[in-house]
Amino acid sequence: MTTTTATPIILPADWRDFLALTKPRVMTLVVFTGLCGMLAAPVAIDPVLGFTAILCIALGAGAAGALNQWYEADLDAKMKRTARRPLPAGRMDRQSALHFGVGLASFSVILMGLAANLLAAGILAVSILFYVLVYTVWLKRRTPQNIVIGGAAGAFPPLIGWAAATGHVATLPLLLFAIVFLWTPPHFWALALFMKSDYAAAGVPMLPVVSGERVTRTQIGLYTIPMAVAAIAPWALGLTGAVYGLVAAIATLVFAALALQVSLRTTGAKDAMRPEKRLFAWSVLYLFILFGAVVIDRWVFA
Ligand code: HEM
Ligand SMILES: CC(C)=CCC/C(C)=C/CC/C(C)=C/COP(=O)(O)OP(=O)(O)O
Repeated sequence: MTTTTATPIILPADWRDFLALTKPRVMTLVVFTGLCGMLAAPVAIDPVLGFTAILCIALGAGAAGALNQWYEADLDAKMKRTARRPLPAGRMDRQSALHFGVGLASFSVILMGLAANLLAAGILAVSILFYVLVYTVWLKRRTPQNIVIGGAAGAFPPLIGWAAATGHVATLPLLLFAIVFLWTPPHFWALALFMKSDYAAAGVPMLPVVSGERVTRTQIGLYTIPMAVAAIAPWALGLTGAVYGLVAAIATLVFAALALQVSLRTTGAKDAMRPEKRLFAWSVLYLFILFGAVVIDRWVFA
């Protein structure tokens, strides 16, 4: 008797699949925070250089997304939200994703070094490596603290933007880093509460899966406190004007109210987790508003 081994058929990938590898929707906010970090710097940056630096952040972040999907195609195949991505859906082979990711990452870092400076290129390289090696390879499958530590990768872009414009780092971009860093746990855990079953099915140790809903809700509330302090700090320290202060205060109050509502609830199973979905949606809008306000404050009201 002969046995046949089924060979998976890989359909030819087209440009849309390569675009999907870069996680374009998430990366819009990554690029926006990088752009705002650059525009917040107290220097006049050459438009061509500025555009190139932002392009490098976009390409670097896209490369990180591709390498993340190259490494965790097995996990993505187990979750409803990610099963249709090019690798788990069989539209691309892993080798192509790896080559695309490594090529794009190298290109973005080298171009950043040539167009802007070594500091910006160095931080870009660190954020790509942090997301791929520290978050994806090391922490994601091991500990529910994965996104707290690994999430730092997504907080680097404002620093990169500022460094590209000025050649150094300063207190304001460090505070912008802190805002995104402290924002990441409430952002992600709000979503993890209503995606819990997906993560449980894939065996990813996200906080609601490992420690339960109660602990996750409390942690969302707790992280919102230092995040709010960091959001107000640029104004309180005189690094931005009153326009930023006012916008940040209002937007942060809304964030805190939604986070408090999520923290105080016992379970959301019956009502399709509406407050959790609201907090997640606001978390995305919140960073756009906050970072937009830094720039408007500097360029329109300074
Ligand atoms: C380790 C940290 C993070 C984790 C685990 C995480 C996870 C997620 C997940 C699972 C989604 C929903 C589905 C998706 O579009 O893939 C999402 C959405 C989103 N995330 Fe995050 N995120 C993190 C950090 C960040 C950072 C740093 C940013 C940008 C500064 C960001 C921006 C967004 C945006 C804009 C969306 C909405 C995308 C859409 O409209 O579909 N995330 N995040
Ligand atoms: C400049 C630069 C390199 C920036 C990196 C940007 C970055 C690290 C963003 C983090 C956001 C993100 C896509 C998290 C999803 O992680 P996941 O892998 O758990 O999500 P998934 O389940 O959708 O794959």
